[in-house]
Amino acid sequence: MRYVSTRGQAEGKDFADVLLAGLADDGGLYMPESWPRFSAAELRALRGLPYAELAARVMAPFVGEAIDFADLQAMCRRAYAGFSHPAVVPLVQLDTGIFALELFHGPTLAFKDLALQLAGHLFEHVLAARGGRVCIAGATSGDTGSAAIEAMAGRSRVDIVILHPEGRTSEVQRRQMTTVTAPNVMNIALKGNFDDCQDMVKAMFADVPLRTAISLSAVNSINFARIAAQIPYYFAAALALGAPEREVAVAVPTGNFGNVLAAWAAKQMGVPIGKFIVASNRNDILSRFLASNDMSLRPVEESLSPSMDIGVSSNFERLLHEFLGRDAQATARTMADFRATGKMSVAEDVWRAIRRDFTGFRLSDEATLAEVARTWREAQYLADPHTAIGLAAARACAPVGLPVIVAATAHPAKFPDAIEKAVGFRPALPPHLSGLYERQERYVTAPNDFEQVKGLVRNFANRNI
Ligand SMILES: Cc1ncc(COP(=O)(O)O)c(C=O)c1O
Ligand SMILES: N[C@@H](CCOP(=O)(O)O)C(=O)O
Repeated sequence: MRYVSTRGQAEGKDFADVLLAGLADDGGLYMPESWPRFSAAELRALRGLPYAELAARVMAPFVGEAIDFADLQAMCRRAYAGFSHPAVVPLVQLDTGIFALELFHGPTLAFKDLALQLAGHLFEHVLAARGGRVCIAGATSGDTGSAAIEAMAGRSRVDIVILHPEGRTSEVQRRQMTTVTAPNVMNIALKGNFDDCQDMVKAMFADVPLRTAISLSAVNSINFARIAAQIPYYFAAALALGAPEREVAVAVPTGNFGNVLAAWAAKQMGVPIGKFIVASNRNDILSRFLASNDMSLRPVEESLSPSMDIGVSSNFERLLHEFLGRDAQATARTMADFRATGKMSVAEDVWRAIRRDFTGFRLSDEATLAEVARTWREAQYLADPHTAIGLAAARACAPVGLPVIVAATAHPAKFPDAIEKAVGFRPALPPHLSGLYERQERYVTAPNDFEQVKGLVRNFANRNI
């Protein structure tokens, strides 16, 4: 499989090169040249497979000849062996037609583990074959950081720098990152919000001398390998509910748009998904766009679902590129205008086409707590605040007759303060994290200033040279 940039000016690459490159040289995002397609018979043949086997088969067309299938299979087995549920991504019915797809049984208790546990093995495999090492830079609003650090800590060919917005993650999320003491890990608490962290990472990629000198790579969902590894769980859930014979809908709590884009990719590959419900907190740029064709930037506000406190949803560029008929020039122009003006609207026919697939939904903090309390009361199920937004979206927007798969993106124990407000008790952390509050933290703080952050990253990456 070859990959092309959404902005059309970067050279095409294979999967291994895309994995290592992260972002395309022209600032665009890599996309597969075409979507692999599974026939109904091929979908049926995936039913009942252990998750690791299903994941390997769904990802195989994206990986192509870059990695042998047997190696991919072995890496999927190793990646998912450590998950605490035998089904890896169990599906739990919570109401008539509403199913939680639990994506939080990995080591850091969030859906990011599904892709990043595998990414750790993929980086190691590709770098061992080619030689050399990379420095990964990542931005987090809480969950990507710990999942990436967990996957990369102690690996010999990788350094990892994670930027989080100071004071804007939950304490559990911060400690999951900052208590890891492996020498190849650096945490930076940035004085800013998630968008500032993400901009900092993109600025590092735009700085060609820096990018080249430290062999910069990415673990955010700007890296297509992340998206590819998030697609299989939508196959698994839809098959469990009767696909390909039965159509389903999905409701996805959304920030950077990677997870819902993975669901949309599953549809392009043949999974019958009739509707994509995009669920936001008060940072509602996506639901505003879907309601009124107005994507205008507003300051990022803090909420009880901090991982979704995101202003610019990077992966929307990928969707835009698709709905613009893969016209890279038009995509590049639209993104440049958005960057310059903070506003985006698309041609009416394009917007209507997007709305045929996607519905937006927004929930306040108060209503999020009410949804956590309701689900606990009615189904004895403790949903974290992000998942609760997805559940409320499913209740409000479910298309008639379609079961809705709600992406349960994090474990409630990551957000004890919000859960206590909703139901009056604090959920316990699983045993492997029970000492988290006693462990020593290690991180540096930095102003929202590119030159200072760049200095920190360069010194860290060059420390052994
Ligand atoms: C718990 C949780 N829910 C939802 C999201 C939003 O996912 P995405 O950024 O893929 O839209 C995130 C962050 O990515 C998250 O950590
Ligand atoms: N919500 C994420 C932010 C980045 O999303 P990603 O999927 O692009 O890595 C987080 O919790 O860190």
